[in-house]
Amino acid sequence: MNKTIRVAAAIIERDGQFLLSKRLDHLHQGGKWEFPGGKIEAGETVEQALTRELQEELNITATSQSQFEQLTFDYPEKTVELHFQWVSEFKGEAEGVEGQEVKWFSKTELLQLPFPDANVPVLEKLKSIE
Ligand SMILES: Nc1nc2c([nH]c(=O)n2[C@H]2C[C@H](O)[C@@H](COP(=O)(O)OP(=O)(O)OP(=O)(O)O)O2)c(=O)[nH]1
Ligand SMILES: [Mg+2]
Repeated sequence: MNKTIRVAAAIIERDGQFLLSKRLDHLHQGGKWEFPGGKIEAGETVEQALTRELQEELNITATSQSQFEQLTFDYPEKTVELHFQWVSEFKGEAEGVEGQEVKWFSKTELLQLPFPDANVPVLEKLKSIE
């Protein structure tokens, strides 16, 4: 049976712009843009995991987050349970701590980018709001 990993990912929005990271080439789904985040560790809540990941990957402190969408997707090599959180406030200046590209995009730009296959429903939901 496929291994399931639980992941917390952030939809970081400020003034209609969205902050994305590019997954490093050697990673699963490498070279694609992502909503920043990562694996939820044992004993962590989604919120705690996301706060930790944003600190580790972008050096920012999320100060406000709420549930946006949850989904499960089967990749050939693993199953991911994705928890997308809407982050409307954070402290600090975002930088790619792990050497990844980090960039702000308008929603129109974002919707043209390559994302991991699992992201289709969350992108559809994003498209339908506002
Ligand atoms: N962060 C993030 N991961 C996503 C998205 N869509 C998607 O399918 N994923 C998948 C790719 C990976 O298989 C998994 C995230 O795991 P990861 O390996 O990047 O986790 P991590 O940041 O904790 O990194 P590490 O423990 O391997 O160092 O979720 C997304 O929008 N954002
Ligand atoms: Mg990550």
